[in-house]
Amino acid sequence: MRLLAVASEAVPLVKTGGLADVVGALPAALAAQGVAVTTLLPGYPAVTEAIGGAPVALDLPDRFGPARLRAARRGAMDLLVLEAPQHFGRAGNPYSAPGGAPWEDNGIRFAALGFAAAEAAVALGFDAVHAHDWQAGLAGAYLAHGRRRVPSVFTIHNLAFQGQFPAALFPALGLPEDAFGLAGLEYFGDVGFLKAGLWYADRITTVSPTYAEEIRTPAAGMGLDGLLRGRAGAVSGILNGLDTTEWNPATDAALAARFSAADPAPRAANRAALQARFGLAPDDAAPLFAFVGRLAWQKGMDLVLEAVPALLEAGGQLAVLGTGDAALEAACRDAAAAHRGRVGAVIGFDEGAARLAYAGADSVLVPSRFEPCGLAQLCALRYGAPPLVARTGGLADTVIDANPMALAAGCATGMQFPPGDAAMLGAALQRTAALIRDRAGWARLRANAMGCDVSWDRSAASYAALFREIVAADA
Ligand SMILES: Nc1ncnc2c1ncn2[C@@H]1O[C@H](COP(=O)(O)OP(=O)(O)O[C@H]2O[C@H](CO)[C@@H](O)[C@H](O)[C@H]2O)[C@@H](O)[C@H]1O
Repeated sequence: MRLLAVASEAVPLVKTGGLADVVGALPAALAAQGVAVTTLLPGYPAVTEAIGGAPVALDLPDRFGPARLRAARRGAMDLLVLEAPQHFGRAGNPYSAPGGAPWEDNGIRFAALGFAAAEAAVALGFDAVHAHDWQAGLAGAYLAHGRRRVPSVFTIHNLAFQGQFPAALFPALGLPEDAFGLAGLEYFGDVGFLKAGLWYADRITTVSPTYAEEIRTPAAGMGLDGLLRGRAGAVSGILNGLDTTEWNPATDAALAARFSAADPAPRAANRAALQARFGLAPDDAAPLFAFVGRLAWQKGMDLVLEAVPALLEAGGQLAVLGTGDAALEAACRDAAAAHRGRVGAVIGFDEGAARLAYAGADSVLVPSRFEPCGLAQLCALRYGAPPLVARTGGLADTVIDANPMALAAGCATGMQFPPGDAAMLGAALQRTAALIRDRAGWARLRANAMGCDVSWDRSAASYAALFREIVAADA
């Protein structure tokens, strides 16, 4: 089966978050299941430079200005790159200008991506399309109103990012007038890219079973729960995995020392390197916590800052790596200044520092208010830092809390606390610090964490089965 994946980012070419990890890892995982994936990406400068003068696979109709698709191969990934310099040939990140403000023409830019996906799927004879997040949301709309039916799956990585644009955008999209309605792109009077993705796809997936249930409730549905309940039969949750070759503490060149479940001792060198990198005191005994993630309301870093007194009372240290909300960035810097040697903050996006955090911390904090799946906790399990997570979404599905029964049964892999509650996070930090100080008990927890299967194997089989189902239903 030939599948066209379409997304706005993918490792190793362009990454702002977990979407890129998933889109980058799925092709190799699906190849093992007999699904040949080609990934369509926008031609940002980093992408077009990486593929150089690759051959042109398709000249596109001029709907959004001159555009063509170049075909290239990068590692295990077959690529189609949308070369449209007027939309993508700019400095900054995929979604925003260097100052951080979203590009004003994001609606047109990502409409062009969806349009290119539909054109490519038909012209190049793909069996199915896999669209990721709102940026790929119009692929299904262009397919539905196009020349040939191609079945599609839409995957929600984060319901919070909806791609909502003024209704004035609609005429520029070149879709039939009746597509602007409840049965189409219309979303609270605006144009909704995510809404369109959910409306037109044959199947909707999200990245964990628990999040698949949560998004069908008003509390977590972010305005789309009604639509998702209406399409409940088409919605399922497939857990994310990690590329376990890319994320392997036994071979990771970014670490100060490599280690494995069988030989975790070299972790101590990573701990020392992490403390040095984040300006923490070289203390061998302090329970060392790390946070890696976007500094956004979703991720709950504000809760950690509230819980700092509890963490310090337990004798802990905290390393924070993140970028995002300016007020949160400042608050992290302030906490580091106020508690020199105990709290350290690196503000920025730094892959090497992230890997060091997973490899050197005792425990990685993932205190999200909601979390579709989460990759930080999977990295933490793989790198032997039993994660302390909020009991929500994919975090609830991937971490077994070290409660007395789980400890007695020998199956605990981390700690959980109720989402959004700073006092409970404080209590959980103190419980975790006590567990860390029990060296033999913690070594067992670490071994359990490192023994978890965080690979793509099971989930790739689930995706492959879903793609086969929609292609068969269409035959
Ligand atoms: N400052 C920094 N420096 C270096 N690396 C950093 C970093 N900040 C974050 N990262 C890295 O970016 C990735 C973040 O992935 P997540 O899945 O945790 O969150 P994100 O919210 O971006 O993804 C959304 O999509 C993914 C994929 O489906 C879902 O798992 C998730 O729940 C959903 O919110 C991790 O690989 C992490 O190490």
